[in-house]
Amino acid sequence: MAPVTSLSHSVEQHLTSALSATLPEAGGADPLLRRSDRADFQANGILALAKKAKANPRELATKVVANVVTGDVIKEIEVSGPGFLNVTITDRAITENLAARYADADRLGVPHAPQPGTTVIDYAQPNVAKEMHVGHLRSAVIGDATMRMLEFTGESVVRRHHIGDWGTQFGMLIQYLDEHPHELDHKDAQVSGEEAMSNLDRLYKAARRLFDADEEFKTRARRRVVDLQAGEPHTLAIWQKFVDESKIYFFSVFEKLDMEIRDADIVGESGYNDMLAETCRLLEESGVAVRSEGALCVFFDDVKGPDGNPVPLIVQKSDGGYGYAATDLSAIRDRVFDIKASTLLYVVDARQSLHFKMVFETARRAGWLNDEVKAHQLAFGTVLGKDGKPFKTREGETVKLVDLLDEAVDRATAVVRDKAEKVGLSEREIEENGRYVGVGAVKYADLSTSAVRDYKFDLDQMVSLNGDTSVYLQYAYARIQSILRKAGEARPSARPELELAPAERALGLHLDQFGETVAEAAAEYAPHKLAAYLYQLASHLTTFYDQCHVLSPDNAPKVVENRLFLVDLTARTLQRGMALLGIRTPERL
Ligand SMILES: NC(=[NH2+])NCCC[C@H](N)C(=O)O
Repeated sequence: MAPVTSLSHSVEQHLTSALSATLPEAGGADPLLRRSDRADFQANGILALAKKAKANPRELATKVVANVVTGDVIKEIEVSGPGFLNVTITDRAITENLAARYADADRLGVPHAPQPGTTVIDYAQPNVAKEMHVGHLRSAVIGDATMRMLEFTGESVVRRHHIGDWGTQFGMLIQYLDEHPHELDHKDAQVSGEEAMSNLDRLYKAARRLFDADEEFKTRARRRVVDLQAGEPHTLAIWQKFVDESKIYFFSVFEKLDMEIRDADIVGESGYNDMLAETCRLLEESGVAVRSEGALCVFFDDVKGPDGNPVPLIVQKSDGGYGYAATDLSAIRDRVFDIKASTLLYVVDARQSLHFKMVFETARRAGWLNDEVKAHQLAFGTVLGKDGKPFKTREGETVKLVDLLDEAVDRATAVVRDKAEKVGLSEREIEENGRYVGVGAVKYADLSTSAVRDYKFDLDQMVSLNGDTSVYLQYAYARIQSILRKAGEARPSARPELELAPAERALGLHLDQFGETVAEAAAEYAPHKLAAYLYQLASHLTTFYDQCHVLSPDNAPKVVENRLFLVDLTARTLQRGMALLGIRTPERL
């Protein structure tokens, strides 16, 4: 299927050729086209061009208008104000454009990126033997949506879940389990995610208690760290038990999140262990890193501590141990030279921004990153409670992700149940929809604000039927499905010969922007731009319902068909857009 040229793009092309005909030196200049309330579009680009050419803007604009070809796409164009151009599109062009999108059932006319590459996206990276918290939720949700948008635009995407599965904290856990070997035995093979986490939690607390109270245990635990780093088989086997138990828990949470995470994409910190020594050698030999008080360090002119002294990135500690930075630098080598990525994307909390700034700069100095291979941190802000403070339980503990999700689903199920009788939903459908609405609400609240901003976690607001929520979008979708079911004989069918009402044009012109919006949201790693688009789409739909009846007996059959076509395309666009955000759209709600 050939990509659909958007109306705004055709208008741009018309204006650009009229501009070049009028003022050859302005050939190819951007007419700066925007949607407008006065007409369908307004072009603001003439003003700057006139200034540059020392011409009167209104006169220039008038000449350009005379050179614009009207008819098929542009119905009317006129000069307004100091030299703006107001453009009105023909109704036929709108309907024909939408019909072309409708015919492209899978992509709805969304173009492929002009130069797709390979992106490694690092997201959903919880830590072994630890509870997942709302920060991990953000990385998973934002990463999943970004990954889906990128794939849809034709990028090849490699997923990496860089889980925290290595480090000194494992010494104590492994030592404890070695001394209490049956504490992770599962009598029956199946363990739920919840049980797995509570097993890990119990072991962690017990090991901690011993570690703090018993000096000899502490010494044994420290020796374990050395054994682990040396890859001693018995130690590794115990370590593996913690990883496996944690994965049971992680996968149960991802399933609750209605998110597909593949085991093969989980390459934790331990996965780069073999590369650490070589990474350090390369950095030291090239002079990128230097020895300072025994540690291998990289220094930066602009990174200083409160005392004014430089704060280095420590690649290897003076005791020979490697840390988070060495692992991330090794992962960069792997992603650049083995996976052959053109972009490395990290969906990680903004509190780690300094770490990534230093790691990326180090990799650039080493020549691993450059103009062809770029790295970017998609940093996200903190999740706040209703009170605007970092999200904590009343007891001051970090809130467990699972509890939040369960509560969201409970509330959503109540909302769904309220209307269930009218819609005729079975108990099974109520539960399924409750899950999709609840999880969708949590995801959408996260995705609808720009990632860098902190956001308030407010369940009441999230499942509200009015306002910028996923439930509102899901209802918009389901309502269209109900109209389509009621349509009987009438089938959606585009009727380009019909004149359109204002609300139909507004809806149609917004549908025309879907491709550009997806392309922009993907290229800028900005799912919130897609969310905002979908919310506006649902709002246009609401206005359309107010002003235009779809199945009214007063409508000529052609009008019914064309309106069914419009709402069906709207529904498909909502569904496609929501799917790109990782949110389901139930058929009946
Ligand atoms: N390549 C990376 N460092 N990815 C981010 C890992 C996030 C880390 N596991 C955490 O929970 O904070």
